[in-house]
Amino acid sequence: MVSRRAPVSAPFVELRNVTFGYGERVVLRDLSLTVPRGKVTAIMGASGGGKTTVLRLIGGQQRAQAGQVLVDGQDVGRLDHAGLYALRRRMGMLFQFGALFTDMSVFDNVAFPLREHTDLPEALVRDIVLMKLDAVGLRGARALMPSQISGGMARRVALARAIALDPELVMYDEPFAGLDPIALGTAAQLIRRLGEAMGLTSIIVSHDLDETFRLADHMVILGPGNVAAQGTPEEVRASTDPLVHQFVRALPVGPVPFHYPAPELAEDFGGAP
Ligand SMILES: Nc1ncnc2c1ncn2[C@@H]1O[C@H](COP(=O)(O)OP(=O)(O)OP(=O)(O)O)[C@@H](O)[C@H]1O
Repeated sequence: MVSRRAPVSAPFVELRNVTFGYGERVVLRDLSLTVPRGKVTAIMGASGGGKTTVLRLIGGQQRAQAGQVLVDGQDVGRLDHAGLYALRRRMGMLFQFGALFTDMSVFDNVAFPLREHTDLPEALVRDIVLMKLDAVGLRGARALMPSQISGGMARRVALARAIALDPELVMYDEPFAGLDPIALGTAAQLIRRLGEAMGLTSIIVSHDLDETFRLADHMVILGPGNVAAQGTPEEVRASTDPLVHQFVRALPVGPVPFHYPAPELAEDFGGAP
């Protein structure tokens, strides 16, 4: 049988000359980036630059208007429903705060994808759930409801749920948002440890400069519509691109635009509403 998978040396995810817009508003223009296999890649950049959109393109929730989005050699934009479903089973996604089902226990939250997507007997589901909860340090919290755990714990439960089906790729959107420094350090360590133990390819979208620079093997900095820099954290830090310079030093003044695109002031204030 011919394998459709890409060779192990190839990037796990690759965007080639991707253009994407919501209606008239072009968000990504001729964007190319790579996500190395088995590594932690961070996507950073100014707010509204299209980071979450990149994750949606990789997950197949959106389709590029031009260019290719390749995941393990498969062109996501050309997959039919069944192909996309099969590919998504190989991905774990933790989107903004990884909301848990509030009417289900911690155990049932993690069991959910296993019950939904497999015919595994309940005894095996139980073992897998406990193993995943153990991996995030919460085996003892299995009977609690989401309202009874802290925000940091909820994030870890969401992570256990995202890895329940043993994905090859895990995408994290803002995994550190709203966490105190200790919970944040724990979350970062978990992402790295689990990634290494499971041979995962991880993609993180984060605004936390320090933690993300410490954690990532590979970084992609998005400028307006395109990649301003990509490489190791050291390479990105050394970039002379003014936008990257402003970004990695968190400077308030520089080429990163403050304003969402708008008509000229005179036009807005002088004319009709
Ligand atoms: N569903 C949508 N419909 C229309 N416009 C959208 C939609 N989702 C996002 N946008 C716009 O696309 C642009 C990119 O959004 P996206 O969420 O990808 O950016 P981001 O870099 O993740 O931002 P942030 O860091 O603030 O979360 C923004 O200008 C946003 O207003």
